[in-house]
Amino acid sequence: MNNIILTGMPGAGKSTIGVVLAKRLGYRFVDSDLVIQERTGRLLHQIIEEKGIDGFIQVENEINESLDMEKTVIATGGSAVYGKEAMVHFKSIGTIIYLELSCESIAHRLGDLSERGVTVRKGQTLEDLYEERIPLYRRYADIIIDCEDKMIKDIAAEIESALKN
Ligand SMILES: Nc1ncnc2c1ncn2[C@@H]1O[C@H](COP(=O)(O)OP(=O)(O)OP(=O)(O)O)[C@@H](O)[C@H]1O
Ligand SMILES: O=C(O)C1=C[C@@H](O)[C@@H](O)[C@H](O)C1
Ligand SMILES: [Mg+2]
Repeated sequence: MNNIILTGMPGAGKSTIGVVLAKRLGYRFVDSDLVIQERTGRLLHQIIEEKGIDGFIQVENEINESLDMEKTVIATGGSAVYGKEAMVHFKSIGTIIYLELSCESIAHRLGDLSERGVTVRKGQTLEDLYEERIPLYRRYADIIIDCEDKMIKDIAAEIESALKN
């Protein structure tokens, strides 16, 4: 199917770039983080507090696996890549685009990790999380876009032209 699924670290720009890209392409836009909040009636950080990190990843995996749409740009949550079933599903319904950004830039954008509800385990640094996730983002990606020092509109344009090739 003809969807576009954006993956990458928290703060990489999936949600902001996703909506700009959807407008350019005349697609719908869905943010899977908001679908999770809507379906559970909870804020993301509340789910993490109530169910723990593994519980949150399970909820995210189940909801992402159930997403059924067409001609839609889907901005996923940074931790979506831990959900194997969800990622296999995304692969079957569209093109997965990994928005790559250096750990330094991610750190600069995120600020306090705990305030943002990132699924970081006790004792784990942002650098550890980055090293753990990068191979996963790369494994599932159909296209990798380097987002370093680029404006949102230029990244959206680059994705559009990469999709044509
Ligand atoms: N290319 C860019 N240049 C400068 N700032 C950017 C760029 N892309 C995104 N941002 C900013 O970075 C912040 C994080 O972006 P955004 O919320 O879209 O990330 P995300 O990948 O959706 O994160 P999450 O996984 O937590 O949902 C926002 O303040 C956004 O405006
Ligand atoms: O990268 C993460 O661990 C997360 C990113 C957000 O988009 C949310 O999906 C949630 O807060 C977890
Ligand atoms: Mg987002």
